[in-house]
Amino acid sequence: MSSVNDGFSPDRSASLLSVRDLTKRYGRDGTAIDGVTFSAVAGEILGIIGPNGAGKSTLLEAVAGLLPVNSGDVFWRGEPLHAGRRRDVLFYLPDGVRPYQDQSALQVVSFVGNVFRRSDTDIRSIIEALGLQPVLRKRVHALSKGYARRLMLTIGLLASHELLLMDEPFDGFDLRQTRDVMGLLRRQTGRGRTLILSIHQLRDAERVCDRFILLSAGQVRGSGGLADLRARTGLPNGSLEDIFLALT
Ligand SMILES: Nc1ncnc2c1ncn2[C@@H]1O[C@H](COP(=O)(O)OP(=O)(O)OP(=O)(O)O)[C@@H](O)[C@H]1O
Repeated sequence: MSSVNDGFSPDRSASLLSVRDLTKRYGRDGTAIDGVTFSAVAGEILGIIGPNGAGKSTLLEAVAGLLPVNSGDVFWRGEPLHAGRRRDVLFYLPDGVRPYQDQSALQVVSFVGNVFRRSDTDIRSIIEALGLQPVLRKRVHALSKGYARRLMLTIGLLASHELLLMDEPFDGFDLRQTRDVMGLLRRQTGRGRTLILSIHQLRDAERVCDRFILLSAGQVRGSGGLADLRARTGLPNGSLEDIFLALT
């Protein structure tokens, strides 16, 4: 399997964002995330992995400060970071959202680029990297699912935040596009960014993430790099799928 995470070597002591004991209940409907604790290391791609309903989106929204939680804390470089201040340091890209429906893709990209004070050269290179050129004049509501996803990723990459949270960034992409986008995300970490991605496709996660948080029914069932998880489960050649099944 081709991998884009071979060169990973961040400073493991440099915890950028830490989440401690985060719990979110939806009324009487149950607990969506239950005492979730993890850290993201500066410069890594961290995958929040789990099947449908595991709590991935809830966790990202809670970390982004968009969803009130029942309990738990978030720290930035070791200091508590109140929900209202999270947007200063992180940018959250939700799944299934299409903002600015009546604008053209070009108008959206230019607007967002201006908000984040990006140069024309930067904007052009991100457009090219995501292959948005053929649809720049189309209105957002008329974009195919894959191109709408690319537009959203463009918005995320134009943001200047140190930490990007992305909900299912590869949804709607074919094989080749997925590989290209993985390469693009990897290059972001080379520029000092940290990425937390929620991914339900274990094969995708295994190819792009440096470390994993394995989530099932709102609880963390395992965390670490593939080698750590293999050692912990006694599966020296196990895939992420084998490991997930062994731990859940
Ligand atoms: N607004 C809500 N009200 C009540 N329950 C909710 C709400 N949003 C999510 N849930 C429940 O919380 C749990 C976690 O949902 P969440 O969307 O976070 O999972 P997920 O891992 O992102 O799933 P998927 O991969 O299907 O997007 C599920 O049981 C879901 O039904």
